[in-house]
Amino acid sequence: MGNDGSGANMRTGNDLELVHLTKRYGDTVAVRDINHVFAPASYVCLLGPSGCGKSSTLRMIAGHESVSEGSILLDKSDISAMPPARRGTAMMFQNYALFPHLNVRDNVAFSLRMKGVDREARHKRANELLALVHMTQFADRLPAQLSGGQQQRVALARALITEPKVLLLDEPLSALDPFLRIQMRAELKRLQRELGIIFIHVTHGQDEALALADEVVVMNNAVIEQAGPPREVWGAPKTEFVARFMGGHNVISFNGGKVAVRADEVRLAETGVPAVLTSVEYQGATVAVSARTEAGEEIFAILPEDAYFKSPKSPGEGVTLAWDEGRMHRLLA
Ligand SMILES: Nc1ncnc2c1ncn2[C@@H]1O[C@H](COP(=O)(O)OP(=O)(O)OP(=O)(O)O)[C@@H](O)[C@H]1O
Repeated sequence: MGNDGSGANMRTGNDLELVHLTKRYGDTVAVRDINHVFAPASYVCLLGPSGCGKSSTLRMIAGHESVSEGSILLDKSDISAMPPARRGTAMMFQNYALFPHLNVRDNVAFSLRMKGVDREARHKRANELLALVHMTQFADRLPAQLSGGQQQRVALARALITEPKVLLLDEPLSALDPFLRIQMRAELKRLQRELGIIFIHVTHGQDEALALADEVVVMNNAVIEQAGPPREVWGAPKTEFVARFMGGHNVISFNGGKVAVRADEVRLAETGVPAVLTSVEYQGATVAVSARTEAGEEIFAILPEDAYFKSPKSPGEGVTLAWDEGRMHRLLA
C-alpha cells in the first residue's frame, strides 16, 4: 500500500487547485484564504479538529456550498460557480443518502436516469459499477435489506457512475464498526488506485489518514497547518499543534523553544531526565508509560515489551528518561 507517499499512480492528468479559497458564514470565517494543489490520481485525507473547516472545504469543492472568495480549478478550469452535477466531482455522504424505495441497481443508476439515459444502457452501466464494488448479487434488494457496509458500497457505486474526476468523501467510515472500517478503508484505497482519480476523504481519524493517504492535509482554525506525505507530516510535524494532533510525539520545552520527540524514541535509562512514573499501559508488543519530570512536564514513552519487562516499574517510582538529542525536532510554532 502506498502509505509512504510514493505510490500515487499518474493515469490521469486532472489536478484540483484551490486558489485563495475562503468561506464565510456571516461573521464566522470557516475557511481562510486556502491555497492548495491536489495532485492527479492522489488519495488525500483532510484531517483536523471539529470546526476547523474540513466539511466547508469539501462542500465548496462539491458545489454544495458557495465560495465566498477565491476559486476552485479542476484541470485548470474554474468550476467554482458551476452546479454540482456539471463540475466533474461527486460526493459520498456519511449517511449514504440512498433512496429507500429504489432497489440497489436503480439507486446506482439514478443520475443516469436524470440525464435521460435509456433503461437498458443505465442498467448495464449500473451493473458494471456494482461489479466494481462487489455488490452484483444484491442488485435487486432495497437499501433497508443491506448492512451498513453494503449500503456504503452502493453509495460509492452511485457516486462513481457519474465518472467524476474527483470523489469527495465526508467521513465515509465513521458509521461502521471498527472491523468493517478497516475492511472498507482497504476497499476505498483499491478503488482509488483502480480508477486513478483524486479521492479527498475527510476524517477525524489520524490512523485512518496515515493508512490511506498519499497526502495528509491537516487543517486548524480555517487554514491548512501542514500538508505532505503521511510519513512527513507524522514524522516531521512543523508545529506544536500538528505534533500533538497527529499523536505519537512529546512536545517538550528546550532552550527557550519547543521540540518534538517521538514517544518511541524515549527510553528508560541510567542517566538522563529524572521523572516519576505516572502510568503504565501494557499494549502487547509495546508498553506505554508516562512520567512527570521535575519541571512538571508529562513525557510519554512507547517501550518495546522486552525492554520494559527487564526492569518493570510501577506508578510512583522514580525513573530516568533519555532520548538522543539528535532526534529532537524543533517546532516552528
Ligand atoms: N451553515 C453554517 N452556518 C454558519 N456557520 C457554519 C455553517 N457551517 C459551518 N459553520 C461554521 O464554520 C466552521 C467550520 O465548520 P466545518 O463544518 O467546515 O468544520 P469541520 O472541520 O468539518 O467540523 P466537524 O469535524 O465537526 O464536521 C465552524 O465554526 C462552524 O460552526
